[in-house]
Amino acid sequence: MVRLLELAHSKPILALSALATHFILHNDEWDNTFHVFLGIWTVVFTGFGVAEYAFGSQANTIGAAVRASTSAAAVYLGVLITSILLHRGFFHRLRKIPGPLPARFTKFYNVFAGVLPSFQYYKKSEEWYKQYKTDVIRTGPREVTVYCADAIPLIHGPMSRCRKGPWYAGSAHIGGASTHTTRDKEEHKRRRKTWDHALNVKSLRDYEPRLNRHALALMSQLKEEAKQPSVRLTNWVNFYSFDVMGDIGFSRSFGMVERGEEDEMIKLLHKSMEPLSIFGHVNWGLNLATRTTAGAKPLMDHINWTANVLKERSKITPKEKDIFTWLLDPTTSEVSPELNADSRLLVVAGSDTTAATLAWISYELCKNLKTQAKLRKEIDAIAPSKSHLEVEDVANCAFLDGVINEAMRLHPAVPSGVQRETPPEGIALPNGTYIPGRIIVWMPIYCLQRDPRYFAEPLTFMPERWTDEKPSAVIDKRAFMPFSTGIYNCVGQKLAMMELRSVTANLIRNFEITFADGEDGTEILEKSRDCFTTNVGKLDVKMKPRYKA
Ligand code: HEM
Repeated sequence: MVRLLELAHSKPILALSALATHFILHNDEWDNTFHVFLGIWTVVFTGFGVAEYAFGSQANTIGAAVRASTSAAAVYLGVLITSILLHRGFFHRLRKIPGPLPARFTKFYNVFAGVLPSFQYYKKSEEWYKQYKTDVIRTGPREVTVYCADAIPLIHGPMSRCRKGPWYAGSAHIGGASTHTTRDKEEHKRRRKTWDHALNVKSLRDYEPRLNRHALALMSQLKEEAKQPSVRLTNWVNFYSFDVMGDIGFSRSFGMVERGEEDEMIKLLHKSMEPLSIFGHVNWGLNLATRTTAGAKPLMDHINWTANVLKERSKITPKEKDIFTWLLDPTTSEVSPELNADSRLLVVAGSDTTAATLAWISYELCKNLKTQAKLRKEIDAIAPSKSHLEVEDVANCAFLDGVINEAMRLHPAVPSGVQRETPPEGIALPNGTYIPGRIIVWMPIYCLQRDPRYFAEPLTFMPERWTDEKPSAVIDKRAFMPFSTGIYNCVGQKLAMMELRSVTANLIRNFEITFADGEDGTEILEKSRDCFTTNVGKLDVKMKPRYKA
């Protein structure tokens, strides 16, 4: 034992152990097992201190034993960290790919330089693209950001060999993996099939009457609200999208539109998503944080809330089919952890995204009053005798779809894109760049959709580019991917389009909307937060009724 302790005092031995640790682990992914290393190091160095106190010759007081173990830990971790940084900086397989220097050492740089203080990381991605003028930028120790549409089939397309990155599994230890967060392709395929059934054309037809009821309820509340000089539209579209999700997802009435006030549950959802804005960049940090009581609390509260909603849903047989009619196993009353995770997925994926998009559509229509008038003309021509337009009535209005697409192009609800990891053999992009295997790849949707190579006059709100009027303004349609693309694309996109069409059409039919006094859209532009999905800043509008009171 004494001999062993002497070895542990030897700085060269400690340094060699650190180098060996780095050598063994450097090609592995340890983002979601970092806590195991922390545990092992704590046990080893604490054990060393205790053994030193009990058997060693150099430390016979507690203070001396603590000093001995701390100094051994400092040498070991110091060498380990130095070795990691040297490797990342100068020897890594990505060393030839240009990008901000600090980002190759640590993703904390991206948090401080890109996320904080505005929480709009996609703008930093855009800035880097302008600065480096190249399609592949190294934005992390083992991460690249790719800006060209040619790479989409390889990274996101149906035949892509990339898989989801470690970000997805960051908090799976709390509530289990959802269909969205599982990284296992086979498991995803199996679970996705049920979702496909729940949201296919036939099922959507079953949900239509409820969509109509919710849009109608929203319009009647807005008619009351329109008497005020200023209406916080962002709140109302949030209430609407949550109510729809509660009803179509779980046959449950959240009643937010009726009450006209934000439910605690919306706050809870946003709180549970906030850590993603920062920890989306430091995957191991997300995993560690959610292993602490304080870090896990908002997520845990939201998981428990959605699990309860599902538990109650599982006890009833709703009169009208809902999404969980398809997802729940009819042979058992037990709700599996998988399904609990999917219940949270439904709430997160289905509500904030739609609400944010409705808010951005309204923002663009307030900013572009001529487009608003043109849209109104188109909408007025549809079923003029009806006071409320139903989903079916607005299913084929090209200009309406143009407005929606254009708002999603300029303001995608998942602006920074989604994380993928290259297959072990890597991928070779059409431009000749080779991205090695097991590298994290992001394609910022916000940047692709504002790229002049793919959209003429990219910063102009031009719904006509999506209609017969100006199709040449869409140069490469592949770059338009607000719902992502490939096997992991948005399963709810048809439902989302039905909601967006129905609310936008009725809003424009019933009201002329303009920015409220003192509002110019700055808040929504500057205060929207990218927390994977967007938590939009406020938008206040003036609503001039077009109907007879
Ligand atoms: C404008 C509205 C919406 C937008 C922009 C949007 C966008 C997206 C995006 C970009 C993804 C890919 C996420 C990833 O790869 O990590 C996704 C996935 C998903 N979305 Fe949507 N979404 C919207 C509305 C909805 C709605 C209404 C539902 C309701 C059911 C929904 C359900 C889902 C689900 C379940 C997934 C996971 C699919 C999978 O992993 O197989 N989304 N969505």
